[in-house]
Amino acid sequence: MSLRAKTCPQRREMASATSGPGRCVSKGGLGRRPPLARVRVAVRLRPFMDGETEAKELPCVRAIDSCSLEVANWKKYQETLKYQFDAFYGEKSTQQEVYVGSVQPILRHLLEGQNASVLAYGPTGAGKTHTMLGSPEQPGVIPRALMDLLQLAREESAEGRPWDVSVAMSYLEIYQEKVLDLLDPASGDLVIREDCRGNILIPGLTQKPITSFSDFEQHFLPASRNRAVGATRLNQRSSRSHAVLLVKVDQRERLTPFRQREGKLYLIDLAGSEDNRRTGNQGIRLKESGAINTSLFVLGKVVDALNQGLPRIPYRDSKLTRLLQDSLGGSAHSILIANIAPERRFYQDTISALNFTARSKEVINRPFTNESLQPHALAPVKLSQKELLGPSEAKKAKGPEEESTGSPESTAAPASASQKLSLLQKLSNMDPAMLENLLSMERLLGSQGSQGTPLLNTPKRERMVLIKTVEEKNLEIERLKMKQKELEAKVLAQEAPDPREKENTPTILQPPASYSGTVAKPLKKAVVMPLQRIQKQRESSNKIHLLKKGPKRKLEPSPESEAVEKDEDYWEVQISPELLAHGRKKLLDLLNEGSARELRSLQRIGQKKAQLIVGWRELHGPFSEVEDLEQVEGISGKQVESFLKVRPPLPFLHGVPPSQPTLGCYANARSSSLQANLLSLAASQHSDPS
Ligand SMILES: Nc1ncnc2c1ncn2[C@@H]1O[C@H](COP(=O)(O)OP(=O)(O)OP(=O)(O)O)[C@@H](O)[C@H]1O
Repeated sequence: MSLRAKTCPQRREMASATSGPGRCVSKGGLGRRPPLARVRVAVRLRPFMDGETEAKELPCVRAIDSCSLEVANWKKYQETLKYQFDAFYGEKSTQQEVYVGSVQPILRHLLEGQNASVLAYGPTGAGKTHTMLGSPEQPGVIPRALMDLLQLAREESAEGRPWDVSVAMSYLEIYQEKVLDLLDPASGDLVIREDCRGNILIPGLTQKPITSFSDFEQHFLPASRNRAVGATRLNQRSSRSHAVLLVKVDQRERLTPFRQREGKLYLIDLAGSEDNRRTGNQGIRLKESGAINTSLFVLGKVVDALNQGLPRIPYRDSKLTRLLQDSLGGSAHSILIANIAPERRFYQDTISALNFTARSKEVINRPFTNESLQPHALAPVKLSQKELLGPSEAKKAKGPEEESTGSPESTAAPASASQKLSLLQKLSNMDPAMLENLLSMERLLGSQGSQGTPLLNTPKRERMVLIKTVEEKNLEIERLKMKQKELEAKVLAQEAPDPREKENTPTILQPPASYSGTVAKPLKKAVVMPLQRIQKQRESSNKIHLLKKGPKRKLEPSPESEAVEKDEDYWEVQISPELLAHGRKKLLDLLNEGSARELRSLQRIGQKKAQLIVGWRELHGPFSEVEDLEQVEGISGKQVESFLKVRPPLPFLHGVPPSQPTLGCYANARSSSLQANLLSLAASQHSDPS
């Protein structure tokens, strides 16, 4: 028997429509909630199966339009029961119409790494197997979908395309609450499990890779013969089990960031609900029927629980519903095709199938993209035997020929085997955070379209060179850090006061030896520059005198070069009038001649005020004294006062950067910003070699 579909004109359009760059990619597990997707429902009415009945009775179902139908209400003859679905396929509908209208559109989601399910539901003998499988003349959903998927996979995998797509199939049946592998009937009852992301798995289920439709037929046809089928009064070849064909579409990205996606397609031909008064079932058939009806009853309960938003959905109450957990209220794009029959004797079954289908259309799924990084991008590097051996052993292990010629790898990569080993071990032992960073970089590079050498999944030699470079950079950083520490220590040592000087000139850096107190934070490097400037100033001029004033918290460098803070007498700056006058003159010069930028070096003068000063100067000519600042438009008397009276903080005690006028720290409560400015100017003049 061949299942080959004759033609499928829409296939080309669908293939190209799904292979474009605008493919939707929703991310699963990244915090964003996947969009909702309602379970789609379609109803298919099969024709009368024999002319005799057709001649005798009218069909109990009638189409209203392509989405609605009505059923005679036999309780009230004047009334009909109306139903609306996503699609209604009448008795004249073809396999092609059903497939193209309801199944083909969801196939594209598989190439987005999402799951999809097609379920044929309905009473026994209503046409489920015909819809799903069909016949060689009228192939159904399964052969058509497989043909299209394989075609899509081929197109997506074509050279130059970013993804490599592979397809594999599994085939199972649920017979009397047992999960049986139709590709390996000897394997017995299999267990259904759920992974951490809620995906349903069947460990041990045979999976056959398929690259062509004949591959599929080769596995599928003999497996179908393993399926439990039996004759009942209503169907000569009645399915006694639920048959599930699982098609996995696996995609692997060829370039960075080497993602992989997995989409699963469930094609399910459910066993039909059976009224055993009509089927005439006895013995084993009755038992089968009991199991079928029970699982379909649980299926109804699952749908009801989902519709009512109940906290517990009874998926686990049957193997069927456990398997369908993905498809109903789960992560799949699902389509339910209810098959119904026109004969009166099916009336009750038709009504209950339609009611179940109507309830199912309220079920909401949340399909998401099953995407992860390929294992080889994450897995620890496996070492070859040669790499595991030391250099001498590796040499011994080499054949004489190989030794003399050398492999291309050995000539191109001069690193020794032991070096390789340590580098490779580094990668396998890499800190997960570091690995994650590398992978993020990969993703970033990938998202920016970089085609450059990937960090991971490069050929081994390149990878080792990359790792080595990273290691060398890290070592370099460590070396620089050490050097910086040494330099800082040297600078601090240079600044340690000369003992001779200590006797003559007390300074804040060198308070009386009797000072002791609590340990404060060590001086930060930011204070180095201003202190140097002060020392120079002190050496070159004796115009600043420190006077003992009163108790004050002070810092003292301890022998362990830690600053010691203590309440003690403090020292106040007394500036010689000569230096003050000099500074005042310099400040005035700056106010009169300095650019806005230079003016901003003064305390309390920002960009805006500096510009106002320049503007005032251009309008009124030079300032005659510093206090004239008050006349500058926009600078209030209060601001000038605060400019003159502001008490500078003690910044250097807390590591304020040298750009701050840290000379202000020498001024006491009485000293003003003006003094600070004056000191700063005076100091800069003294420290300036020119
Ligand atoms: N749309 C259709 N056009 C033509 N024949 C059909 C159609 N639907 C079903 N049939 C025929 O009706 C018979 C019963 O159909 P089928 O075996 O598919 O029913 P079923 O729902 O799978 O039954 P069961 O649940 O017992 O397995 C078959 O001979 C099938 O070929």
